[in-house]
Amino acid sequence: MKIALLGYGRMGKEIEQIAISRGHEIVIKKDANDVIDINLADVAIDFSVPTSAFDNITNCINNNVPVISGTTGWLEKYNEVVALCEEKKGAFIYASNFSLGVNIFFELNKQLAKMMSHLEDYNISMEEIHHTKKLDAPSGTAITLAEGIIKNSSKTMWELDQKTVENSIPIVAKRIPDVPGTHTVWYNSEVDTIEIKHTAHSRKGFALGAVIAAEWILGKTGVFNMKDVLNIG
Ligand SMILES: NC(=O)c1ccc[n+]([C@@H]2O[C@H](COP(=O)([O-])OP(=O)(O)OC[C@H]3O[C@@H](n4cnc5c(N)ncnc54)[C@H](O)[C@@H]3O)[C@@H](O)[C@H]2O)c1
Ligand SMILES: O=C(O)C1=N[C@H](C(=O)O)CCC1
Repeated sequence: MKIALLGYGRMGKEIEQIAISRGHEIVIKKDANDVIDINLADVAIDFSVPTSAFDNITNCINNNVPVISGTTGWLEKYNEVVALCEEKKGAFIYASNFSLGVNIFFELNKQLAKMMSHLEDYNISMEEIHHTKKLDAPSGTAITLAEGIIKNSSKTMWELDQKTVENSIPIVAKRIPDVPGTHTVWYNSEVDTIEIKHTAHSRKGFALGAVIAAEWILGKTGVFNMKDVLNIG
């Protein structure tokens, strides 16, 4: 497969290594203001910055190149991308986290939220820890976890670093040098605590999931997610 990397930072470089080890060719490495011809690629993988993801993704869809995006912090425009993809009969996958382990963790989190939803003695809270270069907070993964809980409980919203609303889920975002990504969900009562936690040991899991998604989407039309790719949930 000929792959365009839209964003050649920490993740772009990690994806390059895994893609080459799986027999693919990197034909475009786009950073910042580089001008590219996206038609050189069979598939594009966008891990860029929140302000550029929308333009990168729509350029692919407008040129009929399937696109995988892992960039976080741009989702206010997600529905616009979905509408464009449907109109152009394109192919698109966004995931806040491409690692297999986190996608299993997402399902576990929803199941636990369902089971806890009638137990009023437990207070829910979340924490995400990432490296100090991360631009957005809370992480996309933390938002997906919170949305999974909201769909399966009486919680109605999440709040960053505070709890001002009774029915909200507070998310604490910590920034510590070199941490690839750690997410914890707690249910705390007077008598005990239930904790589920995912710790990424490196960026390899995110990169492998993105390459697997790129291999999977080739020849398909539509808007998909990692549950479709991994056939879970
Ligand atoms: N979904 C996941 O599994 C997952 C995993 C890790 C990181 N991320 C997200 O991926 C994104 C990138 O993470 P990173 O750690 O590689 O960041 P990074 O800062 O190391 O890399 C981003 C790169 O994008 C480049 N860039 C800026 N403008 C661009 C443009 N218009 N087109 C293309 N590239 C442009 C920057 O120059 C930089 O090299 C972030 O949003 C992060 O939250 C998602
Ligand atoms: O390093 C990052 O930035 C990460 N971003 C994603 C998020 O916001 O959830 C996934 C984990 C790493």
